[in-house]
Amino acid sequence: MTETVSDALARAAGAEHLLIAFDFDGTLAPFTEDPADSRPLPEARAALDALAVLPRTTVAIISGRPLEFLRDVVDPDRHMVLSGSHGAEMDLSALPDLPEDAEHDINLTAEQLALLDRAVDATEDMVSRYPGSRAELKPAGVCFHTRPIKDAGVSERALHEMTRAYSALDGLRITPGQQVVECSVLSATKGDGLRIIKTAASPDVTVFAGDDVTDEDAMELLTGQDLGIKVGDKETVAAQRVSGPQELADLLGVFADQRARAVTSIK
Ligand SMILES: O=P(O)(O)OC[C@H]1O[C@H](O[C@H]2O[C@H](CO)[C@@H](O)[C@H](O)[C@H]2O)[C@H](O)[C@@H](O)[C@@H]1O
Repeated sequence: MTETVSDALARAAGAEHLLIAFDFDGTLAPFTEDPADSRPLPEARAALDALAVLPRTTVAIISGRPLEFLRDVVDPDRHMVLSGSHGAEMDLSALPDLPEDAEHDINLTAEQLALLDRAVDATEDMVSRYPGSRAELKPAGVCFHTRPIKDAGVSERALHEMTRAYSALDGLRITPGQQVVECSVLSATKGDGLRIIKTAASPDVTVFAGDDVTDEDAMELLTGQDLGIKVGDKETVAAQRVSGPQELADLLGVFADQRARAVTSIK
C-alpha cells in the first residue's frame, strides 16, 4: 500500500535524532505581493516553536532570504538553525554541540562587489522599464520581482529579459523562482546548506519541505529513511507532496505532538 504524507511523517516522528528543515516562501509562508510582508502561517510557527525546544530534534530553515531576515522574522526566539542566501550564509548557533565556524557570513571580494554593482544597475534599469516590478537587494545578489505585474504575459517577458541581462554579466549564478529571477555572485545552493547542517547535527532522519526549483538541490541529498515533501505542484524528486503552505502547517501541528510523545520514549 502506498504511504501517505501523514504516514510518512508519523514514521519520521519516531527518529532517534530528527532534523526537520524547511524552505520559507511558498512553504511556511503563503506568497505576498511585497516580500517584506510575508510571515509563517500561525499553525506553522506554533509547530516549529514546539519542535525546536524538543530534545534530539533540530529545526532548520534553508531559504533564499538573507540570514538577517530569517533571524528577525522567522526565528526571533533564535532556536532554529538558519541558512540564508540559498546556502551561502549559515547560523548553526542553535545546535547544542556548537561546531567551529558556527556562523558563516558573506565576505565578498572587490571583484565580486563590482559584479554585484553591475547586477544591481541592470535590475534597476529593468524596474524602470516594467512598472510594478521591484528589486530586492541581498548580501550577495539581487532579485527582480514581477508579482505585482498583473498581466502574466508582461511578467513573463520581464523575467525573460532580466534573465538575459544577468546572463550577459559573466560570473553570476542565476536562479529562477516564483515570479522572480535572482542572481548571486556566489555559487552556493540549498544543497550546500543542507549538507553543512546534516554534518553538524548528525540526524538519523532528515525531513525537508520546499516548493521551488532551488529546493530540489536539497531534496536530492535525502536518502534512506529521509523524507522529502514538495509543497505545490512543481516537478520534484520528493516522495511526498502537499497542496500548499496551509496543508503543510496543519500536518506540522499533528507532527509536533507525535514528535513530543516519541522523544519521551526514546532512551
Ligand atoms: O527560498 P525561499 O525561502 O523560498 O525564498 C525564495 C525567494 O522568496 C521570496 O520571493 C517569493 O516570495 C515573495 C513573498 O511572498 C513573493 O512576493 C515573490 O513573488 C516570491 O518569488 C523572496 O523575496 C526572495 O528573496 C527569495 O529568494
